[in-house]
Amino acid sequence: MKIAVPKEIKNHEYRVALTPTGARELAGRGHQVSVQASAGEGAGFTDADYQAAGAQIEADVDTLWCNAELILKVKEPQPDEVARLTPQHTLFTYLHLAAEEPLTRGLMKSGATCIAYETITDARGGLPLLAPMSTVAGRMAVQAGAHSLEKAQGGAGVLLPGVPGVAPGKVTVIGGGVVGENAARMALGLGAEVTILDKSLARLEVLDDRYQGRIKTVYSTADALETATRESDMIIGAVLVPGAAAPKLITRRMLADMKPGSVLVDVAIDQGGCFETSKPTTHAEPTYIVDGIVHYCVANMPGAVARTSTQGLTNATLPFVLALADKGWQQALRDDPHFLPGLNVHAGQVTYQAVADAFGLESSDPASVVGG
Ligand SMILES: NC(=O)C1=CN([C@@H]2O[C@H](COP(=O)(O)OP(=O)(O)OC[C@H]3O[C@@H](n4cnc5c(N)ncnc54)[C@H](O)[C@@H]3O)[C@@H](O)[C@H]2O)C=CC1
Ligand SMILES: CC(=O)C(=O)O
Ligand SMILES: [Mg+2]
Repeated sequence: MKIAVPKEIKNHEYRVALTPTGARELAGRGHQVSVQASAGEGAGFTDADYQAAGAQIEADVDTLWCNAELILKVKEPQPDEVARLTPQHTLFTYLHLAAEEPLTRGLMKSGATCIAYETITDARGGLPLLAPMSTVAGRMAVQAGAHSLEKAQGGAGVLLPGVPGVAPGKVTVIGGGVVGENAARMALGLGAEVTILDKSLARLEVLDDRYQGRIKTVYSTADALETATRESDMIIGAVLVPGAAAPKLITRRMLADMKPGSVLVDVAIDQGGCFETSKPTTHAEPTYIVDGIVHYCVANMPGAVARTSTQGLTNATLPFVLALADKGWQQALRDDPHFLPGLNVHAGQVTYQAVADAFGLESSDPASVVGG
């Protein structure tokens, strides 16, 4: 199969979808791998590394896309990339479509087959291609929030661990999944007072057992959210309803109850965000202030630690990439019921129910699309 790896073009996105190690696996199975010149540079991989692994380097982006059957990316396609997609292409990347109607319609119009990392499942009910980047983003969320609490960033001037004689800061994490647990662990490690809210009692049980009271667990209700807004120095939004737009859990009205200079870190921004006042930001300008509250809403947080993130992401994606390359997308999805929900768009049709619901579109059943 002809496989292309473009250089990512989203603001400050330095990850790459395939490492030289992955290129070697693909080339060794007889696939033709083309990597855009300097695509791996931000993650520490040179063109020569890819060539040594059996890939060819393509300097011309038009040629790269025109010759490809399978396109491997990290971030959702940007408008210039959507314009390059045709029915010949299978695109494998993060998509987060429920947060972005123009992108959804653009992919439908392209006729391409679009498979999302974030809706692939596993036998334990997890999201194995989201989890490594959720781990990174959860761990970064506390770093980003702690920096935002500094006065120079518009924050309240609170040091999360406090000092002897001064109480630590309070961090509330909404959503105790992969992002939430990793954020809570970092906040705990820094010495903050940490609370996790979740709608899933089963998940709260796991967290309670794991942290033995060092992290408080609270069932998420309107009351609990109001208490969190009144008391917290930092709130981290980490909820997910897979494939769907995030619920808005903190409204603009509730910001008035927060302490001035408190910080909201909306990690769920890639699914539209879980705070009413959230809008996507970039690493170039990560924060903004609404009603005295600092908002950090970067939609590609792991891009900032591209070396670690690229390795973590590609460890998880490579087996799926190999299946797509070896079998073609239809057979690969037919053979694996956990890969099948990755299919979001094919030949103009949305094939993921929550995305179709977000925009009032008809959805096609992915199982009938792949046949069998
Ligand atoms: N901004 C960024 O750079 C990145 C963002 N993310 C995003 O972070 C979000 C969280 O991802 P994961 O932790 O992997 O998901 P997850 O599925 O592991 O955890 C989500 C948790 O939210 C809980 N939840 C759902 N609705 C809730 C509600 N109304 N109230 C309280 N809890 C609720 C669920 O019970 C679950 O425990 C996703 O939107 C993901 O795409 C992930 C990586 C990078
Ligand atoms: C999950 C995601 O959107 C990211 O890693 O950028
Ligand atoms: Mg994202």
